Amino acid sequence: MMRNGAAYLSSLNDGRIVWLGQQKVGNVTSAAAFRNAAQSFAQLYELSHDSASRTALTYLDPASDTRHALSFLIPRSYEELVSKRIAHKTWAEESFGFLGRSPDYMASGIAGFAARPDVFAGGDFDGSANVLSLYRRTAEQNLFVAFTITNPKIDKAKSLAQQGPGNDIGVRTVRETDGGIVVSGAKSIGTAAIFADEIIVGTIEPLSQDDVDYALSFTVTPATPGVILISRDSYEHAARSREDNPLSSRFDENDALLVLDNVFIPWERVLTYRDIQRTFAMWWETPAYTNMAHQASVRFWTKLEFLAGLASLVCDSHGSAGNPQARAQLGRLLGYVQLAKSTVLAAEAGHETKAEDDGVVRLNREITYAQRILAGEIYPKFIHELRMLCGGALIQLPDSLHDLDHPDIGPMLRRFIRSSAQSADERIRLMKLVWDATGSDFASRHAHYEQFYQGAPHVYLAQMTFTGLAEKYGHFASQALAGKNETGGPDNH
Ligand SMILES: Cc1cc2nc3c(=O)[nH]c(=O)nc-3n(C[C@H](O)[C@H](O)[C@H](O)COP(=O)(O)OP(=O)(O)OC[C@H]3O[C@@H](n4cnc5c(N)ncnc54)[C@H](O)[C@@H]3O)c2cc1C
Repeated sequence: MMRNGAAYLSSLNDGRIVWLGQQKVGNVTSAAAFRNAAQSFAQLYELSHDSASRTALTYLDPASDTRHALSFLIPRSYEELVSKRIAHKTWAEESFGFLGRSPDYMASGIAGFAARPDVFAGGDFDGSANVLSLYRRTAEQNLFVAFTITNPKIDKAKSLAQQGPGNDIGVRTVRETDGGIVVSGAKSIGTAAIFADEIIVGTIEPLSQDDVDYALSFTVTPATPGVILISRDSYEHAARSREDNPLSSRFDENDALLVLDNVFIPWERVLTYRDIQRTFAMWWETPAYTNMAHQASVRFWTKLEFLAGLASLVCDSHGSAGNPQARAQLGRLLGYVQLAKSTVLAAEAGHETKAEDDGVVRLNREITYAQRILAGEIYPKFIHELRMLCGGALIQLPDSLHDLDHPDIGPMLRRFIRSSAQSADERIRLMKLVWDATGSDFASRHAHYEQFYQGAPHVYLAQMTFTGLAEKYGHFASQALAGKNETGGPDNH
């Protein structure tokens, strides 16, 4: 039986240590800074029990004869990729694309690990059985897993090992015991980690040869002694009301610094150990990265659909739907949505199989990498265009929607903040929603998220050059130099 939203919420009250400012938060499900976001995640679990969405979100696992979330399915056909996409989309629509790290993100990654347990074997430490056990545990219990795979560094120009005395802040083993390892250090940034059942701790960047002490991956539960999560500013906390801050009041998924202070990790939870090659390969040789990108690209497409919908509502509100300039701006946004959608459909249609994957299908790697680039480039443009459509209406808003009820200023607001199509109440609601999506602290964090959530731009842009495409296109272009044309261009097959 898959767990429901209530069971998820009660599992969060487990004694985990979360700091917000100088306050230690007892229970994230009741804290004013986090409770609505926890409810939003719970609602996703609830949907799997809803007869209308159950089929879109789950599949019958033949091995256990129970239903699992589709995000855990290891796809073996194009049709299964499509069913996973529909599940991602169903969840993404619940938050209009603003919960970047809904549980299906890392579930897909774990399915990617489990598709290739051999990648975790072969060195001095064999993590293959542990990764399969992680997969079974998380799929059977439908667990929410976050990940922290970025190493904070005092000096970015140096490797972790070269940071120098007192600057040794990367996660490393401080002691080995018969039963496991004791680790200390920090990882940034743990999006949704405070809402997760488990956190994967690892490293996605290529480590230097001297970084073997930092080359390890494991999972840990937030309530494990020594695990500390330090939250950033909470936008949910700052939200005045659901009406005034319709998105940030509900979908602030949080980002936290993960600190591990002498935390015991049993061997069964260790995935790679003192192994630079495998610690890196688990993200890149397995389908984990492309699987996670599937969720991310579907979510991004959904978010643009929502933002384009806002643009359309703004045009209606302004009475500018017939204005040629406004139509051109709206048309550009609608075109961007189709670009975002097409990367998803094309990556599925161009899926790949590898001999070593034993029948598992992966999204097309080149298109998946291109999607990451496209998203980083068009998101700021999209937000800019939407704000340009709004003009000053986005700023000329009262402190709160409730000000409309005030005997002195309410009548003035009703008179002066309205349009031919909308009452003041409707217009203020719409513009506050647009501001929350495009101009608030929450929106600004989202703009940053879309740039950095899967690495910095200099990393994912360069990543495209490792696909072999540059050489392929170079060969094509060199034919002009040689004065000949081979039959069949680089992609003409
Ligand atoms: C909102 C948000 C949520 C995130 N969630 C998670 C999460 O859940 N889990 C997780 O593990 N990580 C997460 N991240 C972290 C993310 O993975 C890192 O921020 C990302 O990998 C970039 O690393 P960095 O911050 O060290 O940037 P850097 O690598 O330092 O890059 C920052 C900038 O420095 C410059 N720069 C640095 N080095 C070079 C170079 N060699 N060449 C050219 N320019 C360079 C560039 O201008 C670059 O854009 C999140 C980030 C954000 C913003």
